[in-house]
Amino acid sequence: MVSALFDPEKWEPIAEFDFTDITYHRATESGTVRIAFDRPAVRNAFRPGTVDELYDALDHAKRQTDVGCVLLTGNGPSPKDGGWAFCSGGDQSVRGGSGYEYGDSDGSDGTEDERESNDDDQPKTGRLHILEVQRLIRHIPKPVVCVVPGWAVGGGHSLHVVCDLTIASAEHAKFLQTDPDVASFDGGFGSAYLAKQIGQKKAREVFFLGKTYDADEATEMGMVNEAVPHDELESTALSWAETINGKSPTAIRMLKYGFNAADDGMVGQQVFAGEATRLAYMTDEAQEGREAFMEGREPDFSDVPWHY
Ligand SMILES: CC(C)(COP(=O)(O)OP(=O)(O)OC[C@H]1O[C@@H](n2cnc3c(N)ncnc32)[C@H](O)[C@@H]1OP(=O)(O)O)[C@@H](O)C(=O)NCCC(=O)NCCSC(=O)CCC(=O)c1ccccc1C(=O)O
Repeated sequence: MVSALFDPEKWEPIAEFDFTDITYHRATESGTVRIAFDRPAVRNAFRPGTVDELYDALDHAKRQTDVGCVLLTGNGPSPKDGGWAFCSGGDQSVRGGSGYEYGDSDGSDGTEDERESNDDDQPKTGRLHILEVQRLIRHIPKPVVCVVPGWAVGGGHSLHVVCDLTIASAEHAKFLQTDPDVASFDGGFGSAYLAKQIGQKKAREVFFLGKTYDADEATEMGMVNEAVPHDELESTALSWAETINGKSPTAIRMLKYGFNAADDGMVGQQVFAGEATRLAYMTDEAQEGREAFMEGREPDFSDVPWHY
């Protein structure tokens, strides 16, 4: 069983990966993928190998031109106590002096760079590369929907913040920031972007007081789109994805990058402008520019209107 909320009729595994800390499926009837933390016994805490796998799955999803939406969730319940979690952040049991450390029991052997730096002669370097995953979620050219069946805590809370939409279990979802309790701090999207969503006072309350909020409270605050009955969580999320998949891919992509641009500075402008360049490449005008260069002549743009 993948997860108690998982409907095997609606998904097929993506066979080319051999993940241990996550599961990765594609919907049978829509261009949707489901990526799920699969460490329910530790509330889906992530260790370095988990982060590698998450990055690889998201990067694969990014490159599928027939996939329009990514669901990011956590499998459950815990075999130990029946508790549910989306993700409880960095696995504190493998946190070392400079970040989270690979270990013998780590499911993944890391990226190529990581494997090189993990030579026996080399000191092992702690990682904080969940931030690379945050940036990938931010830049992937399609909506990422966070599907929260239980706890979203610490770095797991930050992941929900950076996702485009969040849907949560009315019964079991709980939102909590423990970063300052364990001397960690997400000073980027996890806090500053959260403040854009729920306001400065409330975001500071989330971090400074470390209160736990349920799905209705989180919806009221503006960091969750909808609280739905636990049993309907994944079916509702899949139906949201199907709705997104019915819309114009170009419009959705440009809207995501447009929403991001105001907060992402020059990188936001670069990503938005890159997609504008792609659209421009599709015009006759762009073909003329390229062909003129290839034929060694001056370009003739005389038929191109100066649109207004
Ligand atoms: C999540 C809890 C609130 C759940 O509480 P409860 O339901 O009572 O369950 P427990 O009995 O506590 O937990 C069950 C079981 O799971 C283990 N566990 C839970 N969370 C973790 C974890 N994060 N790491 C390791 N193990 C965990 C727990 O020990 C139990 O095991 P047993 O063997 O059964 O006893 C509660 O569990 C809780 O508060 N968990 C800790 C939450 C936490 O502090 N997370 C880390 C926050 S810091 C972080 O995530 C850093 C992320 C990061 O990399 C980063 C880097 C750079 C900049 C920013 C960031 C960033 O913050 O994103």
